Amino acid sequence: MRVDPFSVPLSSPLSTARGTISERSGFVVRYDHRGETGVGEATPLPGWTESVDACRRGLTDAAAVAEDAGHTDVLLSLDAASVPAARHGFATALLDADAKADGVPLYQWFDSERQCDRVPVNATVGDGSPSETADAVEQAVKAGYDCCKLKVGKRTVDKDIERIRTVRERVGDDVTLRADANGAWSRDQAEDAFDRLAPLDVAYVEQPLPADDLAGHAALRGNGVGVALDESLVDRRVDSVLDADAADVLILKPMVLGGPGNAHTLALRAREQGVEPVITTTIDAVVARLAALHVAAAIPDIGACGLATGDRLAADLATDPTTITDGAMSVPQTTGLGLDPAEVQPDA
Ligand SMILES: O=C(O)CCC(=O)c1ccccc1C(=O)O
Ligand SMILES: [Mg+2]
Repeated sequence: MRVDPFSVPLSSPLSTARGTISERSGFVVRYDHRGETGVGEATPLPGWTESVDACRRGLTDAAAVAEDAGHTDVLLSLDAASVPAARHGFATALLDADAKADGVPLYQWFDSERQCDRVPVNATVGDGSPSETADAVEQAVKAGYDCCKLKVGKRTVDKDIERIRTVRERVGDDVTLRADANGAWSRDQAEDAFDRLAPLDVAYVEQPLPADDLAGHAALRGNGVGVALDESLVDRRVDSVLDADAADVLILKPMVLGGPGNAHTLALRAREQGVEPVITTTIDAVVARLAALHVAAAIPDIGACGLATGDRLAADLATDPTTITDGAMSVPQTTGLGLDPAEVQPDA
């Protein structure tokens, strides 16, 4: 197992109710398995995952385990609850090698019956003034997106409603709009916002309330605007969220959930219980974006996912093999993730 650090600034920082993401640091993980070198990425996002230091320690410990034990022991040494990003890094490298050894793209390793060439994606638009927000959405629509997710909750509810009304008037009724409050609203604010978002035909709001307020989220459901939970899945078992009937949609971030395999399993479990899964990145480099893309590609009839985040990075670990056209991302059909490990360069 080899672990190499990397750091990339964002050319387009993402402004949210919980601060601005302006740089991403993490580790590239390589692991030799079944005659193949698999590559993975651990890119922790403090608040969502362990810290960069804890991630480094997790991977260092895992590398020591790998010295004289097999991959099962390494996986067992990486706890999804305490070091999810580190576990994601190793688990992705292992899956990449497995899928390569089996001669299939990773999504077919999850489901050998599936053929999936494209996954629908949403454009992600950060906080900004009403006109800045409408400009960004208009630009995305011109680029072919038909689904946009807008960050809200950094301004007053009045201002956010004005932003979304401005967007709706600018781009018309055919564009699906989502919002993401990142837990910023009180129950009263959320109730007010949901009443005013319904006539603007907003499909769902991600995490309107703080992560712990499952009962509050359950009570918001049913006015036509869906409730999606994201932060509520950090530090909480997905089963407990499903049992609380608190969500129409679950936002599943492989980096937060301890790897692509965990995200895939939880997506299918959500589906079984009538809750729609949406797979998203944590604004990652290309290795982790591809891992998330393959998870989404493995799920039949998946809706638009939050995977279109690559163009925010000022540099990347390798050339991104995907293209986004007409609001959908192409899925590599070569083996594994679809990257040549020799072309993944942490220093690039
Ligand atoms: O879902 C998307 O469109 C992109 C991903 C995204 O918004 C995000 C990225 C990093 C951290 C948190 C979030 C979030 O969904 O709240
Ligand atoms: Mg979110």
